[in-house]
Amino acid sequence: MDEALLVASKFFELPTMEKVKLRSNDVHKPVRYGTSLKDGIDKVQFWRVFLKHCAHPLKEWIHLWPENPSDYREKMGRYCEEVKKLSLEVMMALIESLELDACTDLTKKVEDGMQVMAVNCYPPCPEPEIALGLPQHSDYSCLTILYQNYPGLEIMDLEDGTWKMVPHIPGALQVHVGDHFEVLSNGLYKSVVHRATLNKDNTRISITSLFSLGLDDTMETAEQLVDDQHPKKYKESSFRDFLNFLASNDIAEGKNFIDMLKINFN
Ligand SMILES: O=C(O)CCC(=O)C(=O)O
Ligand SMILES: [Fe+2]
Repeated sequence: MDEALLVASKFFELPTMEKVKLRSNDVHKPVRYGTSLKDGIDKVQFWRVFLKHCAHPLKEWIHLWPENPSDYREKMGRYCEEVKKLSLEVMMALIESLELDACTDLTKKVEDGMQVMAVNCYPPCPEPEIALGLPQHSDYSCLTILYQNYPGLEIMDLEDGTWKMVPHIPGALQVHVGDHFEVLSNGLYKSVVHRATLNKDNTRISITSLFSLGLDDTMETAEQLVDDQHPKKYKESSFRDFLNFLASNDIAEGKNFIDMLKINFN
């Protein structure tokens, strides 16, 4: 896993000329490099550079990944396959915990689903108290797996609304539930609200793997979890719906995908 962090650092250390070849603000591109969220477009900019790319099935995407550093594809590819396996184990356990039967169709869609990697780099920041690497958000995914080289990830404690720093344990992965799992579970699981904070001394790298269904597969609330006492709380949506939302909204202004999916009962 650490080799994935190392090769990610090596990518960000490349001359800007090399990296900007992949630069794009088009959120539908399968591989893109950028700064902040949508650089130059969103009103508020964040202290981050990133590389995003699709990763599953690996052979469909790997040829589009950076050729430089020369071992990027090999090392990041190995990491992607490892976390894909882990994500399936966790997803199966989560689905089982909802006691849903006859969900072979869902299992298959999860196995064949999208894996998007966000490789984030947060340079040291002279005034970390007044800036953020990424603003508060929840991920659109069913499940997200994150690996970091320094602490910085904070999650919102829903009980009291305070931020809690995720401890940095070398070698440990952070797994959290995203919007599409909240939808599936009809709100029994809540999508984790999180943000990336900064530090003065170190360049922080995080590798986020976002697992969802296929681009046009819709995630809907499990019928078994809906009855008279528990009405359906969310509209169905696909990963493509999220990308369209991202292209035309600024999450730093507090617009959340999950809020758009909530059914209003008033
Ligand atoms: O860098 C982090 O800790 C958070 C990254 C993140 O939330 C994301 O890529 O969606
Ligand atoms: Fe996130």
